Amino acid sequence: MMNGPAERKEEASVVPVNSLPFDEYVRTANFLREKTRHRPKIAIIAGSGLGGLGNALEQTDIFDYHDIPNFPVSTVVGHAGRLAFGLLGPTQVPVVCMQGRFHAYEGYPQWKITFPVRIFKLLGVEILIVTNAVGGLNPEYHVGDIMLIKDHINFAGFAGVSALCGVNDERWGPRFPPMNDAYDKGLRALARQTAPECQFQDFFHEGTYAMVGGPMFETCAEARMLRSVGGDVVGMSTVSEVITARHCGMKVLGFSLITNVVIQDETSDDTANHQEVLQVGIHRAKAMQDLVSGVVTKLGS
Ligand SMILES: O=P(O)(O)O[C@@H]1C[C@H](O)[C@@H](CO)O1
Ligand code: HPA
Repeated sequence: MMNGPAERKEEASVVPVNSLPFDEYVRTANFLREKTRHRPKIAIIAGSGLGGLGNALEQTDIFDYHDIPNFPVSTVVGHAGRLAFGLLGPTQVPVVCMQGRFHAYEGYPQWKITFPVRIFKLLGVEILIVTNAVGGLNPEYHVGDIMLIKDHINFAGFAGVSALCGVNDERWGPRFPPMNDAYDKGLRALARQTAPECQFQDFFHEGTYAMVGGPMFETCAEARMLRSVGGDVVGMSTVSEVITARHCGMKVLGFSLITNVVIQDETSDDTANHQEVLQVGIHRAKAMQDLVSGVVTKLGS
């Protein structure tokens, strides 16, 4: 016998959820809350080579990802795999900083990549600041420049890969969250105001992050395509974290460090490599740190 609409809805609800039960998130959040004195409203995710941000914190409580219940572990060079709670900047604003993130190419499912974001939500975080290393597609961008993320293109999402796939738990957020306002206008204005104060106006841009799965860098034809559809930079992370944060009502601010210029011409003898990404990250870590710290200071005052 054919099922009516009600039965069909019930059938859908037995599709396994690609996630842990809500109570397991609560268990992880309680573990951290009991062990740190800090109650941050701002979380920072540090990208490849940018984890030094966490070392700038004072009065830190630091957790190895290995030691946090349910937390994935970092497998990529340049991602230390530590969660640092502490105070940032001259006004000592409490923040929590992920020194290393998780990527789909490491073999992690979307719910694991984004697990920490929901933990931040349970801990009371209201603003997520994401940073990442990227290849520059826009010809006006140079190695070492910083791009304020205005928008993203979620190629994985087009293919049906999303942290929000599966049965939606309304305790996190709505089934169909909007994404046209993913990167908060007010926070972006604050970042634009902060950049010249840090003397960054000459290498500061605002643009669109195109997300691909990696781990291979792009072919020239892929790079030209990404540019032609509006990508200013390309990276292999961030978007799932942002979507998850927006789903549960957090505001988001994002910065990309251009670590290499993406090769778009097959006659070039250059190649992209992760060592270069890390080296530029280390070289420009202070700039990214000053910018994030400047914005956090404004937010905390
Ligand atoms: O974690 P992010 O997005 O900063 O790392 C980028 C993308 C790849 O993981 C890696 C390539 O070098 O850097
Ligand atoms: N492509 C994708 N991700 C990246 C790149 C790149 O050129 N550089 C740093 N992360």
